[in-house]
This record gives sequence, C-alpha cells and structure tokens, in this order.
Amino acid sequence: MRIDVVSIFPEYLAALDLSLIGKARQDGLLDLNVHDLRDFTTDRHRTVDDTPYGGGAGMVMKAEPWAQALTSVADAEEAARPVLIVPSPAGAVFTQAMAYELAEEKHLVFACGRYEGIDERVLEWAGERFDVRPVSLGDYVLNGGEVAVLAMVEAIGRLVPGVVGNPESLVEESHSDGLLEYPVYTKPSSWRDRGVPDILLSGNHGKIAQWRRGQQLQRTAARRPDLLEKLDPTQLTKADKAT
Ligand SMILES: Nc1ccc2ncsc2c1
Repeated sequence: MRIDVVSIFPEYLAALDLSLIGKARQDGLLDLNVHDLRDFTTDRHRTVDDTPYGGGAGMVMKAEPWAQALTSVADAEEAARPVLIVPSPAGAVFTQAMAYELAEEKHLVFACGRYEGIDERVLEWAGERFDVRPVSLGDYVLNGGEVAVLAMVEAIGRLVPGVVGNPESLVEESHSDGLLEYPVYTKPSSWRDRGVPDILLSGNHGKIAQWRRGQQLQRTAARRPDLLEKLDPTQLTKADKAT
C-alpha cells in the first residue's frame, strides 16, 4: 500500500518512522511519503492561506497549492483512483470497519488541513481524480488534521497483511467483533493484594473463553451500550443472551 500525507507541518508525522509502522516502512509493506504543502506554492513567502470570503475569524487554506500537491501525489502511483482522506470535524466518524475497508486500498492520500479548513472547491475539484472522504475521529476539534492522520495511519497500517507479526492478535481486540475487549492480566498472580480471576488460572479453555465473552458483553453494556444496539442479533449466542 502507498500512503501520501500532505501537511504544512511534515515533522508532525515523524512518529510514523517509529515502532510497527516504521518497521513496516522499512520492510516495504507500507510505502509512506510525507509532503510539505509549502513545496507546492509559487510565491516568495510560500503562502498557503488567506482570509475567508464572507468574513469571520481565522484563515482558509488556498486551493492552488492543494491542487498542485494532490496532482503530484496522484501521478506518483498507478492505482486507478486513490482515496483522498480529509480529516475534518465535519466528516464521517472513523471506525474499525472503515479501517478494515481502507486497509484494502492500493493508494491512500491524507490532506491535513489547518486554520479554518481547506477551500471547499479543492474537495469538489479532487472528486474528478480521487474518492474523496472527509473523516472525523469523533466529536471534538483539533488544531489540524495531523494528529488524526497519525491515528488513522496506525489503525489502517496495522491491518495490512504482514505488518502485525501475529495476525491472531487482531482477532480478539475491541471492535473486531462489535464488542469491547475483555480485561487482560499477567504475572504476578498477586499484585499489591490484588489477584487474578480464578477462571484464568484454571486451564479450562472453554470456560475461559466463556468468561471472556461475558466480560466483553458486560463492558460493552456498561461503557458503550450504543454498540450493543448496533449488533446484529445473529452475532449473539444463547449464552450471550443469558449473560
Ligand atoms: N483541519 C482540521 C481542523 C480541526 C480538526 N479536528 C479534528 S480533525 C481536524 C482537521
């Protein structure tokens, strides 16, 4: 998978050189490229913003530098129609299901907006060449898209085959089955007078699996009842319903 990120703060994305994503880049599993939007300006001051039409506080990102940058990254990859992800508080909420879907794509481009956002005409113009997706991390506002891109690249990148050493570890995690994950414990078995649930020390794998599933359902009901509402009833066993 090729990933391009365009930002006026490319150094913000340095964290993508580290850990799992960094190793995937070294191993050639992720071809990740970060670009400075200012490199696509033509004036001496490398201007990327201007005042908003209609007035109001703040500045808006100018269209032309974005058009130059997006054209450059689209031309860099043969993939038919790259997905252009634009982090925005006004976007569709990013979910694990979306991460799985995007992990199948050949070419992802992330446009990190700043200030009050990007001139809307850029997203309209980009629709000719890209599958344009405004995406939100949740109902809160950051100062720009870079932090959201770090989160999304990690969430998507770890699902690309070969990135995570043991694919099994992707199976039982929050949201993989529509539920929150169960609690986990490790040595010592007694820590500051706190023990480990006896069932986990029993060696009875069937009972352990049953206990873990019950924990998932209880946690989800307590912390994210909205997820239970969304569950397809066929995803719940008779034992689940008895929990
Ligand atoms: N450009 C921009 C500004 C704020 C913000 N908050 C979450 S994603 C995002 C993107």
